[in-house]
Amino acid sequence: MTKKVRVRYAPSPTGHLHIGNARTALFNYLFARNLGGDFIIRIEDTDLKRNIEGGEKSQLENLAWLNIDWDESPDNPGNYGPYRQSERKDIYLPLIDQLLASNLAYKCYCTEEELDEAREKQQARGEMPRYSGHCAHLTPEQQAAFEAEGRDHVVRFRVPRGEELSFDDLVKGPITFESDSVGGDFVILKRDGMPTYNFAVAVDDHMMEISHVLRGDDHIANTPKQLMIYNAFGWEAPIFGHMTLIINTETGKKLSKRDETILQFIEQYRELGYLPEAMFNFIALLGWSPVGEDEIFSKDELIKLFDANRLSKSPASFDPKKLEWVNNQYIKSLDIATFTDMCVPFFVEKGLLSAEMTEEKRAWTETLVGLYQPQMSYAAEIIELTDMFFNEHPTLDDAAKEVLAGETVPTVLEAFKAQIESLETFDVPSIKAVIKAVQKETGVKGKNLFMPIRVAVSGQMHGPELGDTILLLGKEKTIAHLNEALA
Ligand SMILES: Nc1ncnc2c1ncn2[C@@H]1O[C@H](COP(=O)(O)OP(=O)(O)OP(=O)(O)O)[C@@H](O)[C@H]1O
Ligand SMILES: [Zn+2]
Repeated sequence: MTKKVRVRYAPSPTGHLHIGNARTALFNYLFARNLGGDFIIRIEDTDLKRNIEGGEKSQLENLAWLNIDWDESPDNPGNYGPYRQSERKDIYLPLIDQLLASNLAYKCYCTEEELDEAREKQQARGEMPRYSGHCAHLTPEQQAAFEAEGRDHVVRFRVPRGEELSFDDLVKGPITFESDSVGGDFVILKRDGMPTYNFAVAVDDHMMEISHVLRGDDHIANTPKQLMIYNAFGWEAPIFGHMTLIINTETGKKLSKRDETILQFIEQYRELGYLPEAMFNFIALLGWSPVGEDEIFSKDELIKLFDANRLSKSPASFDPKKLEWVNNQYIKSLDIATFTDMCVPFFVEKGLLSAEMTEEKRAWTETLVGLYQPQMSYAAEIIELTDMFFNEHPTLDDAAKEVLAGETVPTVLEAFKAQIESLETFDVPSIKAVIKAVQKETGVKGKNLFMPIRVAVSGQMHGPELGDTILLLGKEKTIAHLNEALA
C-alpha cells in the first residue's frame, strides 16, 4: 500500500507571512489537493528567543485570507497533535532518552565559552568549525564531576563516521552528503530543555506521517542531519523536495522576514487592496508553471494543473510589477459594485466620503470608481487617482507642471473655460463639442490641446476619457480647477 499523501507547511512564528513563505505553503497545498492528500500546519517555535507575539496568528490569518485551507493545525488538531513544537516535549524527551540509553547520543558539558574558544581556534587555523568530540567518551565519574561542578549540559547526537546520506530530491534529483561534513556530533537537546530544530523536525515528520517534505532549499543542509535521526530510530524517511527560494529583485538576496527593503508581507498587499485570488494566482507562478503561455488561473484550475515535476530549478525573483499586472487583470473583471465596496474604505479613511452614503452619492462614487477601474493595480490607488475630485489644490508632478508651462496653454485654457461657462447642457457630447470649438478658435490641436486641458482639470497626464472625467467633476469644479491652473 502506498502511503497517504500528507504534507506540511511549518513556519516559525518569528514574523509575518511573506511572499516566499506563502509560496512554500501554497505549493504544499496545491500538491496535497491535487493528489487528494492532507495539508497540515505545524508551528516550529522551539527557538524561544526569536518567537514574536502574534507571529503564529498572522501566519495563519494570512494563509486563510489567501484561501488556503488546511486539514490539521494548532486550531483544528487532528490525530497527530499537538501541532506546536513547544508543546511536544513529552514526545521528544523519551526519544532523546532512548538515544542516550542506546549510546547513540551523549551528554556534553562544554560551556558556551569553551565551545566558542575551540571554534575560534579552528577558524584561525582555517578549518571548518566542528565539535571536537570532547565529551563523546566521558566516564560516569567524569560526568559526575562535571555535574558536581554545577555545569549544565546539552545532548549531542553521535554522528556516524564515513557514512553517505543519500536521497532522491523531488526537485534537484539525487543528492549525497558525507556524514563527516555536518560539523561533528550535533546538539539535539539544548540547555533550555528544548530539542533542536533538526531533531524536532525529523521526529514530527515521522510521527505526523508526513509523506513529502516540500520546503525551501535553505533547509537542504539540514536534511543529512534529519536523515541520521531517521536512521537512528529505524524510521523510513519521507520524500524530500527542496524548492528554490524566492529572491528579492532589488538585493538579489532571498526574501526573509527580516528583509525590510521591499513590500513583501501578504498583510501589506491585503491592506493596499489586492485581491486574494490574484495573489494566489501570482504566487503559484513563482517557480512553477503549467504547460502553455496562460498566466491567469483560478484556484481550482491550479489544483488540477499542479505537477511537482514542473517546479523550477532556478530561483524565481519576486517582481512587484508583475503582481500589479495580475491584480489589474482581476480588478478589471470585478463588477462595479464589488470594486466600489473595495475602494470606499480608502475614501472613508481619508475623510473624503462617509461610509453611510445617499443613493445619489453612491451612484456618483460608482461612476467615479468605474472611470479608473480599468487602469488600476490595487484599490488604494483610487485616492491618488481621484485627488482632483476632492481637492482644489492638487499636487502636480514635474511632467504635469511642464505640460502647463507650454506657450499656448493660457490661450487654450482661457478659451476652454469661457466655452464651458456658457454651456447650457452639461453632458459628454457638449463637452466634446466644446473641445472641438476651442481647437477651431485657437488653432491649437492634438496633444497641445488635450494635454493642458486634461492636466488642468484632472491633475494627471493619463486617465479615463476626458469627457467622462469632466462630466463627473461637474461644471463648478471644472471651472475652479481651470482658474487654479491659470492663476
Ligand atoms: N525566500 C523564500 N522563498 C521561498 N520559500 C521560503 C523563503 N524564505 C523562507 N521560505 C520557506 O518558508 C518556510 C518557513 O520558513 P521560516 O518560518 O523559517 O521563514 P523565513 O522567512 O526563512 O524566516 P527567517 O526570516 O527567519 O529566515 C520554509 O519552508 C522556508 O524554506
Ligand atoms: Zn562537550
